[in-house]
Amino acid sequence: FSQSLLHTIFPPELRFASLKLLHRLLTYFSSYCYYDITETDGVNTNELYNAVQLYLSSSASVSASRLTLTRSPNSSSTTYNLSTNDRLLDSFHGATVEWEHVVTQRHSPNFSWRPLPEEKRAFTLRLRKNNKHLVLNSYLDFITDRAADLRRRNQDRLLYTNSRGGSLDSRGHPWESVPFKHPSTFHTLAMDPVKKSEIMADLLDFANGEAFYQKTGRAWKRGYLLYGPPGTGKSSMIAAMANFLSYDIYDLELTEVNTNSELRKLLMKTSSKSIIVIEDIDCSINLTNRNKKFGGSKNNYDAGGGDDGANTITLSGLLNFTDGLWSCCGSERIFVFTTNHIGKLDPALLRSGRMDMHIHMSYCTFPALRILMKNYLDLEEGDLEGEGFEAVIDEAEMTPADISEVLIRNRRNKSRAVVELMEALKIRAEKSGLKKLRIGNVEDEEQEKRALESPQQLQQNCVDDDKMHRT
Ligand SMILES: Nc1ncnc2c1ncn2[C@@H]1O[C@H](COP(=O)(O)OP(=O)(O)OP(=O)(O)O)[C@@H](O)[C@H]1O
Repeated sequence: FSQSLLHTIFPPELRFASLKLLHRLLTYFSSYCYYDITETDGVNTNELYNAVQLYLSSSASVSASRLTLTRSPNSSSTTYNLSTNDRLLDSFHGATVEWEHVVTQRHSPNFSWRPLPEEKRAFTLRLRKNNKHLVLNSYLDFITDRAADLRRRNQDRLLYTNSRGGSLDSRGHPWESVPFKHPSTFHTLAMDPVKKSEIMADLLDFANGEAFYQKTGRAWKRGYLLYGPPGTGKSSMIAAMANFLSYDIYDLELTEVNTNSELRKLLMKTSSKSIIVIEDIDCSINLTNRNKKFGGSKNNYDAGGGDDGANTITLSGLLNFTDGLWSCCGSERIFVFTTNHIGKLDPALLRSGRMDMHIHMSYCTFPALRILMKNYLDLEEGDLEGEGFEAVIDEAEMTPADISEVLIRNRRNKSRAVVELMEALKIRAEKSGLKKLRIGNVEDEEQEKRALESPQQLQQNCVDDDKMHRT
């Protein structure tokens, strides 16, 4: 009787309406607001859902007590996911927010042309109402950026090279790519630790410097010139840079590029967060044997190949590529040029502002040798004391590549490696000592010859020298 009375007084419609009202009142007076981010918007996948999932799965932000761990095939990293209906707290700009992973079974029949998943998934974000405007938009932007960054880091990076003769691939792309898996890092790179830290700091400043470049009105790019003898680690340095910043590499083969406009097109097809490399720039095109064109505009140089007309890349084209208007299409790009002979490069390429940092990759020094010994033989700093390496290493002028060869050969026998390396260093030191002595002797002989010449002859020589100098 009371039930039917209740039904009469409070019909289901009225009950539903009052419940709704109650819920609204509670929400109105509650100090929190809630946002649901569903996996799909009915048809399409919701990118924000994926971004939140990736963001919450990054180990740094995880503080939940229960997580689902997954690892995909061929992957070396574990992914942490929030378990079903579990929550975790995160903070942003001093405000604390709570995430809940809500999974419910789908009961409605699946009439869609595309089969829908069995479960409905969503993330619910709970935050204080007074933080709503402070946090919401910038927090979601932050999550999207962070997820993009994580996605890039988890993905294989790519090594691109320009196709032969400027041909395009099936997608109309002028670059061909392969996964980039070079193991060189700043940790394994043998060079002066102070110089190494300077380069790493410079790279980090660049990568985190968007606001700075924006503020100063500069294009967000940076140029490095690596120079030094073969085998001193220029390519290893480029790989270490790419691994450090998680950037892709575009290895530009200049000899395959025919015109400046082709060069520009290649540049336009590079992505941001990448390193564009031109190795052995002095061998790629003849930049020194140039003729001035167009009546002396200092940028208009025919850079090599001008005589036979086969290669029409000019120095100005190359400079435009690195610091002209075209270089600014896209952002966050690093240009690296390498050369074994810095003296052969045109001063225009070396002028300040063109290449922001000149990095000398030198013959192996004692601090660099310590790193190689640690990497190859697990020998610590103290193990090398008293062996006499410090006294010969600079004189020997041996490259890290040569030293690595000796160490690899003897890596199973540490003491033999040390003895053999010492012998090799001594032989090289002796040779380079003799070479220097010979050069010194030739110079002395010339001086002696000059001293024996008559005053008239000397005067004539000076005139000749002067003429030659003027020419
Ligand atoms: N500074 C270094 N630190 C660690 N390993 C090095 C270094 N330099 C050379 N090596 C070793 O020698 C090999 C050759 O070095 P790399 O190709 O980087 O030299 P490079 O200066 O680029 O030579 P090239 O001018 O001939 O291209 C590398 O695979 C690496 O194992």
